[in-house]
Amino acid sequence: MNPMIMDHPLIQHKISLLRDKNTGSKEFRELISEIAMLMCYEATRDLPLKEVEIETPVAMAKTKVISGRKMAFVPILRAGLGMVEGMLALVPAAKVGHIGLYRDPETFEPHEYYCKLPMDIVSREVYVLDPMLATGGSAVDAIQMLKDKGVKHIKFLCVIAAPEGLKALTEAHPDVQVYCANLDEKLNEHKYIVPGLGDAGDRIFGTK
Ligand SMILES: O=P(O)(O)OC[C@H]1O[C@H](OP(=O)(O)OP(=O)(O)O)[C@H](O)[C@@H]1O
Ligand SMILES: O=c1cc[nH]c(=O)[nH]1
Ligand SMILES: [Mg+2]
Repeated sequence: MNPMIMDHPLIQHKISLLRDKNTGSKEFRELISEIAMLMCYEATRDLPLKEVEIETPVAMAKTKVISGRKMAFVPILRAGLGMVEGMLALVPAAKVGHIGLYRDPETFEPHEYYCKLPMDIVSREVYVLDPMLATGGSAVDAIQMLKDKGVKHIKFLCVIAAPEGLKALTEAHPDVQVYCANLDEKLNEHKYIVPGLGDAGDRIFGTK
C-alpha cells in the first residue's frame, strides 16, 4: 500500500501531544524521536532475512538474521534531524547523510543549502526523514537529489502529511514507498498543514 498510514494507537497518542501548542521543545523532541522509532519498526517490516546456524548454550539452532542491502538515513534539515535518534535506536549500524533544504516563505519553493551523503549511498536502502510533508516540494527535491546520485531504493517517512504533499510526492516518485503517521486535512494560505503542529523545525530547536 502506498502511502502507508501508520495509525498505531501509541503513534496517534504521541501525535496529539505534539500538536498541543503548549508542548515545549524538550518534550516535542522526545516525542518526535519516539514516533520515529515506532515508524522505523513498521517501515523495516519487509527487510529480507536469511537463515543462519547459531550455537545456543543448549543446542544448535537454525535462526534468522537481516540480510541484503545496508541502510542509510537521510534527514532533511532541519526538522528531519529530530527523527534520526529514534531511527538509530533500532538500526544503530545505519549510516546518516544530510540534505539541507529550506522552504522560501514567499514562494514556498525549496532551496538546497547542504548535501553530505555516505560514500556508498548508492548501494544502500535510503530512508528519507522529514516530520512534515506540506506541498511536497522539499521531499520531491530531496529524493530527486538522491536519484541523481544513483540511489535506487528509497523510502520516505513523515509524521504529518497534507493531501497536496502526498499527491505531489507519489506522482513525482511513484517508486518510493511513503510512510506517514497521520494524514491531515489541508494546507492554509501560508502552506502550513491544518491542523498540523506548526513549524516542526522551530518547535524542535526552539527558534520561535
Ligand atoms: O512540503 P513542503 O511544502 O516543502 O514543506 C515541508 C518542509 O518545510 C519544513 O522545513 P522548513 O523549510 O521549515 O525548514 P526547517 O526544517 O529548517 O525549519 C519541513 O521540515 C519540510 O522540510
Ligand atoms: O505545517 C508545516 C508546513 C511546513 N513545514 C512545517 O514545519 N510545518
Ligand atoms: Mg521550519
